[in-house]
Amino acid sequence: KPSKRLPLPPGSLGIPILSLFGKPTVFIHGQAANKFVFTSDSSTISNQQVASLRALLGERNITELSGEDHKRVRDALVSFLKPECLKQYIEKMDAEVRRHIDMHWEGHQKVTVLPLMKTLTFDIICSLLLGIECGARREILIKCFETLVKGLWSIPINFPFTVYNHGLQATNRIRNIVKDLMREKRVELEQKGASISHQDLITCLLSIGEKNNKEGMSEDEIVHNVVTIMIAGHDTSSILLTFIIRLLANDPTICASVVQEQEKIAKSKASGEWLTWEDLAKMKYTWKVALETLRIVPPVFGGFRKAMKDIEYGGYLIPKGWQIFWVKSMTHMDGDIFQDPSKYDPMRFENQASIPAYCFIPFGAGPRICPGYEFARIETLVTIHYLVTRFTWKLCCTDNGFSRDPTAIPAQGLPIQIVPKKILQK
Ligand code: HEM
Repeated sequence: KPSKRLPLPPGSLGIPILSLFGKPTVFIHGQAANKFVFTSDSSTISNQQVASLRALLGERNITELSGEDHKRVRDALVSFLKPECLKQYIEKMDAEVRRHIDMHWEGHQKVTVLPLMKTLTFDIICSLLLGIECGARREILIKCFETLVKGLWSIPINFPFTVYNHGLQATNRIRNIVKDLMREKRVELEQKGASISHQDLITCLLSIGEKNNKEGMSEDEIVHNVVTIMIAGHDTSSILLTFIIRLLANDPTICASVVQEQEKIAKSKASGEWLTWEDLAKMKYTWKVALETLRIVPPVFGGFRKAMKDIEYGGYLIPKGWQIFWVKSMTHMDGDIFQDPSKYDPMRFENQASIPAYCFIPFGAGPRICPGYEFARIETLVTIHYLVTRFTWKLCCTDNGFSRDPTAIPAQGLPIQIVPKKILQK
């Protein structure tokens, strides 16, 4: 039990409205801090998002839930996001990536990577998770979605014309589209039965509800979590892809090894043949490059928790009700854990078991570890495969830094010059 006489963590609380989201917030990092955050039970530390996120994503979204509710909703989402299920969708992802490249890269000499990767990951989400083919609905959704994302980290003051107010309007429109989709998919499920239950995430969640109510989700839960997954799976993978593309332009040796691995796979395929699960398993070096990119530029730089009671940590008192903000970059760049931490070295991940627990946490850890890991891995590998086998590129901008908003953004969105390659196949 913590003693009330322990000092508060050092630092200034700042002016409330300007300080981190208006609440006293403790900033922590390092292996022990990560373990403390990821393994504490929900009666000590709960997962509670800032007010703007909660309002825009919906109060039944997974990041707001704890205990049995969290487990039930998470199990339902994982029943679609688990590898055994996603294996069936590699073809669909492959088709989206090829369509994207034909439309946005082919025939161009210069492209700006970040907005393109955002378009691509959004299209993959529409196709696989929402089951929406190209067309007007996707166009409306992407417009609302951009407004919603801007509102997520805004000050939650609901006056007309504020970013937050626009975000609220956008989220309502998106929720209505998801509800329409649910009505349509319910009818389809009634007509075609369980054989289509895994055709997309929405149908999958509806069919769990119908099979067994104890495991199922309410209508609000489905809507709030579909919107949350759209956010969780979009700004993350698109940033990872963008920074891999920048790394490949900056490091000819790493690039040559990725190209060699991917060209070998491309040469083994007949014209038009889709990538398979087995092909992805051969992309070992490319995935190490992705992991190293996630270490240096984690798309999600940290997260929020709330102290549910007075907690003693590291000789300080974290009072009940305070926010805890865990940040991963400082652990990822700690020279005692990762030798020469500023050096890009994918071979650090040759033996992942040698990395101490809670020190490499781009996807978090513990019961809330990102359930989209496999989805992100597949879309990253498929995209990099087609980009490196079809193009070479060089950077138009020499600024190698990035800003945070709060996700990582490269200078000018990463403009590059591209040159098509001769297509390889068996
Ligand atoms: C490179 C890509 C990605 C990264 C780096 C990433 C990272 C993370 C992190 C750090 C968390 C928070 C863990 C915590 O609070 O303890 C998280 C949670 C989550 N992610 Fe991801 N993510 C990625 C892609 C995805 C994708 C593609 C999806 C879905 C298709 C997804 C769905 C989720 C969900 C639903 C949660 C909440 C889990 C829970 O609260 O139990 N993520 N992710």
